[in-house]
Amino acid sequence: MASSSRGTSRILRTRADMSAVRRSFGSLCSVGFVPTMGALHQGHLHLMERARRENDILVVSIFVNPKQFGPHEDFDKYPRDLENDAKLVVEKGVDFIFAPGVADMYTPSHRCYVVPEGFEHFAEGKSRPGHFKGVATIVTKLFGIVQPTKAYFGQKDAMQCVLMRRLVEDLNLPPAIVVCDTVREKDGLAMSSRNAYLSQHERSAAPVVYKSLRAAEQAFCNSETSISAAELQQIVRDILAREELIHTVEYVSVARKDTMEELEDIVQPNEGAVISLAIKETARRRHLLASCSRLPGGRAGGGRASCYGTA
Ligand SMILES: Nc1ncnc2c1ncn2[C@@H]1O[C@H](COP(=O)(O)OP(=O)(O)OP(=O)(O)O)[C@@H](O)[C@H]1O
Ligand SMILES: CC(C)(CO)[C@@H](O)C(=O)[O-]
Ligand code: BAL
Repeated sequence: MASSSRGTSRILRTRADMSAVRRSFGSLCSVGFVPTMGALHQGHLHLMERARRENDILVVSIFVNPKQFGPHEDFDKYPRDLENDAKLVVEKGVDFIFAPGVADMYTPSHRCYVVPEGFEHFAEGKSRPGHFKGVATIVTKLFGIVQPTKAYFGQKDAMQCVLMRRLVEDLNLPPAIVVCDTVREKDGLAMSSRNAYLSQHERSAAPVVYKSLRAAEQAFCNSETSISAAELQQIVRDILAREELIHTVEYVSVARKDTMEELEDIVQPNEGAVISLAIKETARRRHLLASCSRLPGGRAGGGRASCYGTA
């Protein structure tokens, strides 16, 4: 148990312990929930601050979910530091840290998965086969155990936010989904646990991703006439092409904000879009260069763009 002036954050290591504690809250108090994979940073803490303000009890989960990593991705080397995480969350008034083991969450008899239809055809889904099935499954399990009133997610993972909204609507799950802004470094790089992988050279090049997306966003906001998805993609590709660290752009996607379906033609000024990209060479490199940005709907009315990304 870690402690602070506000109180303590109790660490619960099993589903059974979390369920027992949840039962003890009863049904009258509100429970805020922030699911994470740990290696916490200011982005996570921002979600916790909001959740703390809006709920009686605050639960944070820390679980590196093997089912959302592809066979060649970085599950084994994903940063893990529960001791430090526990110190950080105490400052944010977290009541419980739920940090179960893999064998507890996925027993040998585990057979049921949640498969979000169609997500494998979208850019990020194609790029990470099985990823969204893994995310939908673990979040459904976590919701079952923690039974939150509200669950908090970062806009940085735009596709994940769309998935969360579908999940609770289609499966009639109780929590309200709250999407929070992306917290960034001064140079625009979105805070992310995997930033720890970056070499100095990679770190200094990383802001080019945000820069390329901002350029597309500006072009969208400033254009007098309609602008096509292809034109926006080209703006991003042209800026990325100037950075020698980037060899292979895996995708630049312009997608509908509500469904993440790819837009093939004109981006409607009153609807906006999400523009995202990934560079894939290694898991590490892919991370360095995966990002997305939201093009605001109603740009004729001068709405300000909000951008978010993982790099
Ligand atoms: N910079 C950020 N700003 C706001 N929310 C964030 C930020 N980074 C992560 N989150 C949110 O925190 C939650 C947990 O994310 P996760 O633990 O995977 O961290 P991460 O930094 O996204 O890690 P990764 O390096 O794996 O992308 C998710 O809802 C995610 O969108
Ligand atoms: C939501 C989540 C905790 C599920 O493992 C993960 O995808 C993440 O950290 O964004
Ligand atoms: N927040 C992203 C989780 C993942 O990359 O698996």
